[in-house]
Amino acid sequence: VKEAAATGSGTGVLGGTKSLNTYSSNNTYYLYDTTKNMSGVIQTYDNNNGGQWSLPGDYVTDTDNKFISESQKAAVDAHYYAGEVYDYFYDNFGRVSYDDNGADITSTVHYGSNYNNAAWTGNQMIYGDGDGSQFTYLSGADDIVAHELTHAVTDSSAQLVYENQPGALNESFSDVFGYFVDNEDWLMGEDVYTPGQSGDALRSMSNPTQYNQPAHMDNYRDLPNTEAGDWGGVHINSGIPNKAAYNTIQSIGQSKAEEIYYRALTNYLTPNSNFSDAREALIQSANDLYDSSTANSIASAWDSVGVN
Ligand SMILES: CCCCC[C@H](S)C(=O)N[C@@H](Cc1ccccc1)C(=O)N[C@@H](C)C(=O)O
Ligand SMILES: [Ca+2]
Ligand SMILES: [Ca+2]
Ligand SMILES: [Zn+2]
Repeated sequence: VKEAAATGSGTGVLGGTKSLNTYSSNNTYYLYDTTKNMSGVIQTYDNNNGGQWSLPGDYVTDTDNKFISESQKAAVDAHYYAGEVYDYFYDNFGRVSYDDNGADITSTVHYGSNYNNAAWTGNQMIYGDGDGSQFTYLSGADDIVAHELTHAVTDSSAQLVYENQPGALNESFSDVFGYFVDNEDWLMGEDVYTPGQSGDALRSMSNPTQYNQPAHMDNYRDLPNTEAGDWGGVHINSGIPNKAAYNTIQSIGQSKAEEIYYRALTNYLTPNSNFSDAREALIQSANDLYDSSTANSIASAWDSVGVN
């Protein structure tokens, strides 16, 4: 059997061409990346909008190593951006995959039907196609891929419970690393959100209220801890820690902020940490890594959103 790592190319959701780490076996190419220095691989599957919503679905294959068909676009970006996020955590923090132990990174695209969401299932990433109006293929946004893979990092470290303040922190840390990886804007999901409307996004970290999120504790939304209540508003109240992160990055810069956020997430936060605990953990991390003036900048970033 002839098998080997290969380099292919593909067309992404927004039409750009990307180089892909693929694998060839018996004259078939797979979205299967063995190039990362870890025991695991990065592998991307297609659920073909299967009614059974079974996971992981089918391998994404091609006969000429050029993944350029419409049905392959979502997989091209899921695969490419997963590699980008792996590299981000390895290059910046030396983290070997999301568990720091070389776990496989598995993604499935075309999940469900008209599914306006993406998620980390606890074992893998899943991406809906969107309904074409609220979203197009969600893997087409690097900040969404980073958001989902950061949930895996969180689940392997702080294990923040996905409800109320710990859940809003869980969501916020995923948005913050989505910002660090995307690095172009303070918006979340803009690349695939409302394809028929330019300039908008699902969330804004610099101006949460623009998309109906609170930006201060005075406006914390006490929602029920139910699915209908977004588990206590984890996607709504995340506006408060997101705004604190924006304030922090504006005052101390991205490179110090990302080291501090990574240390807080992987060293100090615990399942039931609340906003005030996060403020404390970030201040402690700043003192560990830098100096008191950096720590003071973080303290005031949180004070200004009403968390002390
Ligand atoms: C199983 C359902 C709940 C999973 C929620 C996932 S982790 C999530 O938060 N998904 C992101 C996707 C995203 C990320 C960044 C930018 C745009 C969209 C999310 O925010 N989902 C929103 C739509 C939500 O679930 O309310
Ligand atoms: Ca963005
Ligand atoms: Ca839009
Ligand atoms: Zn999330």
